[in-house]
Amino acid sequence: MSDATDEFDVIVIGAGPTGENAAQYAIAGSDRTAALIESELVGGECSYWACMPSKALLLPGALADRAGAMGGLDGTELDPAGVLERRDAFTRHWDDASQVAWATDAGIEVIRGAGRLTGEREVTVGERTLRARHAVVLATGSEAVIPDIPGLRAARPWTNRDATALRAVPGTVLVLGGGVVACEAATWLATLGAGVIMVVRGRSLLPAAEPFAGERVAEALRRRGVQIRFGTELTEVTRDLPAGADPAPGAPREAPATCTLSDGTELIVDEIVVAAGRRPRTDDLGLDAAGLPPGTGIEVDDQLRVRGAEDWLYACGDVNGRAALTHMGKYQARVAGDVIAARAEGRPLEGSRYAASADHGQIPQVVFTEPEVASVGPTAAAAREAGHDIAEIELDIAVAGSSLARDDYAGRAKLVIDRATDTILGATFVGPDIAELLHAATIAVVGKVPLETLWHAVPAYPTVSEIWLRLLERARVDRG
Ligand SMILES: Cc1cc2nc3c(=O)[nH]c(=O)nc-3n(C[C@H](O)[C@H](O)[C@H](O)COP(=O)(O)OP(=O)(O)OC[C@H]3O[C@@H](n4cnc5c(N)ncnc54)[C@H](O)[C@@H]3O)c2cc1C
Ligand SMILES: NC(=O)c1ccc[n+]([C@@H]2O[C@H](COP(=O)([O-])OP(=O)(O)OC[C@H]3O[C@@H](n4cnc5c(N)ncnc54)[C@H](O)[C@@H]3O)[C@@H](O)[C@H]2O)c1
Repeated sequence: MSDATDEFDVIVIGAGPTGENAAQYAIAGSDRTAALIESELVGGECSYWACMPSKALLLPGALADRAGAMGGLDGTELDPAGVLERRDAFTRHWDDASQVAWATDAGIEVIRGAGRLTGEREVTVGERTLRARHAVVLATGSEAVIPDIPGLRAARPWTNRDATALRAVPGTVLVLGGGVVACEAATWLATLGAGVIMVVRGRSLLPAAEPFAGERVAEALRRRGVQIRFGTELTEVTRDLPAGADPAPGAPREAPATCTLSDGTELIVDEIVVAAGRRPRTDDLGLDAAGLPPGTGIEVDDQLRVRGAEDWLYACGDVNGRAALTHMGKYQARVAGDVIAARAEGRPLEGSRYAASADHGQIPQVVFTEPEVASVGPTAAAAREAGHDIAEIELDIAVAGSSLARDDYAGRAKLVIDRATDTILGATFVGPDIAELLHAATIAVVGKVPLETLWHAVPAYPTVSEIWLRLLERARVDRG
């Protein structure tokens, strides 16, 4: 029988942004106890090898670019060493002390080690067996997929961990993939001075976005000197590396790699960045103890309860495969935390806060390329495929606010409108510094605000948001 310290009301495995929020919400305002188990750094992939370092690497380049396109400014040079130092500050030099302190202050006990389910409501960490009175939450995130290409794994390619933790700017880099990680990494690597070649098996970048988004990002990358090889696969890699332990994240590899492409081209590069998607981290999680198959995705309901173990097991964030974004993982964690709290207190699960609905077609995302791509809800193609009768409004962004923002401003906006309800299903904005425009669209989409009502949401002059007025005017004209 375990002693008192081994029993908690809630046990969370994985202390990324999702796990932190699940623990916090499950015990907030109560005397419940929570254990937060972490095998690496409290703060997770997002804080140390994903969102934070990547944005710290990208935004100085975007600002330098903007300054270069603004008459009357002098001094727009980027200092790569300074950018890497600033990135180090944002990752707190890969030290999680402040996040551990946050958890402790919130009444959460941090336990170091790999957590594993060993039975119903039971988790083992090293020698310790922990029992949960109310719930166990899986929040173990995801990891980069290394495609099964001959020689690739042995060539020790960079993943997002290396690309975000880079110690020095490589001379030449092959980026494998055309999705979000690939486009962002190609942007910061090229901006910092690397020669970048993207190998993209499809015909466009950012294939999940509206087509004009990928086209504009590709044009901008090419202007920065990035070569993009569409319709091409990496077929083989050879690299003569000395045997030894895995290098630290971001360390340069000790020999160049020879990469053979499907069109027969051979490229010799200093680094290969693999950005070919992610898989849930479930391998050693003991899913079989909960009656689930190991190494696969975990199916949850809208309360984030794991199907087949609804009484006690929850899964939130990247690990459940619903929406691999930090803000969506945290949203799910808030829902799961509220559900756990209500069930622990015997309260009914009444009200929308107890169901994750935004995952169903209302997901906002910003891709921090140059130009940025900000979107919420489905693309026109996805909306049509889902059976909606839609109208599409698409315009260049050319308003007073945009002309003031930079001398060479170029942007485009699109609304996908549901004809039956006269509301916006999806919106996409592509342009420099466009990220902050997105939340207005998210509110319109989630609130199902009719266009008639939006007419009275007057954008301030002179801001880029005036594009909303242009879009609504066009919608009026189109409807006659
Ligand atoms: C390069 C890159 C840039 C990104 N940029 C953005 C962005 O700008 N905005 C955005 O919204 N999203 C971004 N993402 C996605 C974002 O990083 C993830 O959606 C987010 O980190 C998911 O959070 P999580 O808490 O679910 O998982 P994670 O952040 O992966 O955290 C999971 C934690 O669980 C731990 N763990 C795993 N297994 C165990 C175990 N058995 N026992 C104990 N601990 C365990 C891990 O060590 C880790 O700390 C980016 C991703 C990448 C790769
Ligand atoms: N700013 C942000 O919000 C942000 C930034 C980075 C990552 N993320 C999240 O992280 C997740 C993972 O991003 P990602 O870019 O790794 O995945 P992704 O699914 O967006 O893109 C993967 C790309 O790799 C390609 N690919 C897969 N296998 C391949 C192979 N064998 N050879 C060549 N290409 C191959 C795919 O065709 C696709 O274009 C995304 O879902 C995204 O939401 C978000």
